[in-house]
Amino acid sequence: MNTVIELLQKRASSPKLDAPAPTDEEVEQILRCGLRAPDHGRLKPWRFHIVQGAQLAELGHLFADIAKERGESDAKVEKSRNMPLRAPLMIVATCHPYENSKIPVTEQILAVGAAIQNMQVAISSLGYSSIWRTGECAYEEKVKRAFDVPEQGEIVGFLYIGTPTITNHAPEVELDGYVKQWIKP
Ligand SMILES: Cc1cc2nc3c(=O)[nH]c(=O)nc-3n(C[C@H](O)[C@H](O)[C@H](O)COP(=O)(O)O)c2cc1C
Repeated sequence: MNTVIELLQKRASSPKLDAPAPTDEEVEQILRCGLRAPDHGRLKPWRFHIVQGAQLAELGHLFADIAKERGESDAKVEKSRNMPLRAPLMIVATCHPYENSKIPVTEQILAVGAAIQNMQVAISSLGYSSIWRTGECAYEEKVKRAFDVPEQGEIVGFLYIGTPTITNHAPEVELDGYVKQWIKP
């Protein structure tokens, strides 16, 4: 098995991430891997926002304000506030779709998803880990606006990045039930 195949089959998400985060040089390499994702029409519908340091807490305040406005319990408000603090670095990947293109918006969102996956693999290859999250906040207008997402755009993922506090092992990959030879009906 070559190292790329092994890495892809062993990659696992890590919900709990701590410092150290990738260095600025490593973040640049990670982003370059994201930008080589397949992209129909080479439209580059993606935008990546790096959130770190004090800005993680600022994002937490925004999440908490939204939870408050929704009338959530104090516990849920505090949980929302702490969400961005689950990792020392976040890359927020958004889709700015070209609506007058013949490439469907769904395909443009898929391209951003492929970019996230490329970054996750790059992150693992550098010895760090990550988790791709969305959650209610990803669909909130206020959060979308905070990341300059246009009306028809989407937050495709909050990619939390850092060093895993516990090693997560990938489950055994099972092909049975998911793969078969197609035969024309
Ligand atoms: C579009 C998308 C959104 C996701 N949102 C969340 C989320 O909000 N919270 C979460 O715990 N996992 C979320 N996940 C799943 C995790 O990223 C991860 O894949 C899952 O925990 C399984 O772990 P694994 O990648 O190690 O198999 C999301 C995955 C995708 C593709």
